[in-house]
Amino acid sequence: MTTQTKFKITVPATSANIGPGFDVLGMAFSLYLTLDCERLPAGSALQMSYEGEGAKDVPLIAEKNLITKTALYVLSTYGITSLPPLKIHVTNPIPLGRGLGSSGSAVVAGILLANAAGELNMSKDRMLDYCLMVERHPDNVAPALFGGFVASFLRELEPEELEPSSIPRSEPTRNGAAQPPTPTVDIGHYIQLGWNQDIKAVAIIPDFEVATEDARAVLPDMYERADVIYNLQRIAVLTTALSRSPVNADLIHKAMSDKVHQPYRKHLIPGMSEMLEQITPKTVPGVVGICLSGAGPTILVLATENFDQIAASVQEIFARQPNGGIKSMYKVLDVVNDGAQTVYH
Ligand SMILES: Nc1ncnc2c1ncn2[C@@H]1O[C@H](COP(=O)(O)OP(=O)(O)OP(=O)(O)O)[C@@H](O)[C@H]1O
Ligand SMILES: N[C@@H](CCO)C(=O)O
Repeated sequence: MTTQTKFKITVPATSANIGPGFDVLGMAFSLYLTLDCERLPAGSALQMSYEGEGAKDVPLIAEKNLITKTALYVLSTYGITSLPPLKIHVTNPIPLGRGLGSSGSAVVAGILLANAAGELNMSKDRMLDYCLMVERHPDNVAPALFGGFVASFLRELEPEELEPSSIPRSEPTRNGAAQPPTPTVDIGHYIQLGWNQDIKAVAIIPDFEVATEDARAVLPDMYERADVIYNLQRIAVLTTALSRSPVNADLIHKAMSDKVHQPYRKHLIPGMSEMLEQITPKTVPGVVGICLSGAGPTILVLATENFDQIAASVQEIFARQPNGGIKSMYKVLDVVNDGAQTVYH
């Protein structure tokens, strides 16, 4: 087989949860993290450059950057202790720490990078196992890998399988450390759900970050039975309602209500409660449903028309929050059926 000199990796942004589907549902958007890669002669040093969101803060050292350290982790499980000589240019339009799956897309990109650079010939199902060693919730990485509107779960893991969760955060090739654990197979399971393409996503992205880790720390360890049933009932209805034509906005809006994560996160996102109460199919034409995107702080409105006015109504609530208000921007996105790809040229 001839090794291709250049390849491009493309990974969509995602939104997770979609209301009641905490750690279960996610969708891929028409907004892409890309890696333009070129093999360099043997003995060359890695050359990495980066433009777009996070350009000022994201480290470009292979062992520190989430994309390359994920790639290093995967390669190390195949006995390869460094990245082959490469020039990598990252273009990232996905805002970091805002609930649009930036870390999930970076992890998926790292796994595709290892696969291409190391010629590992991994299947996407196997890649999902690796993703889940790095990011334990599947709801961003599954749609980023496979595309579309996706439901996913992990099989229950043994304590020794849970242990390696810190691997990509550490530096697996440093100090001649022991061979890091290879994920066991079939950790992740998923299914692509139907999606009515008349429904677009309006992502209103405020000008502050909420780290997923912090937004998970505010959640309770135990839930009331009534709250669990509330979410189970809605998620079952929602997954089918989003595939049906014509769009039943009233049903979808009600089915996007949640009692498992949003109520506990509302203090992290000023104005969110008001948005969820006031922006409905009845008050703003075109609205189909509204929720927190991932762990926030982005607000996701599903809509069929009137996207600018819908965004303006969310932005107006952000703008009148105390202490000078919160600036925000918005993007109108399609739900895309293609997931992460590597194109060789
Ligand atoms: N393209 C990237 N390159 C390197 N590191 C990245 C990249 N994108 C994200 N990260 C890392 O992931 C962190 C953000 O992850 P976090 O899980 O907090 O938020 P998110 O993934 O954007 O949101 P959510 O998981 O709620 O959708 C960043 O601070 C950065 O460390
Ligand atoms: N399901 C995860 C998604 C974060 O990206 C959460 O809400 O914490």
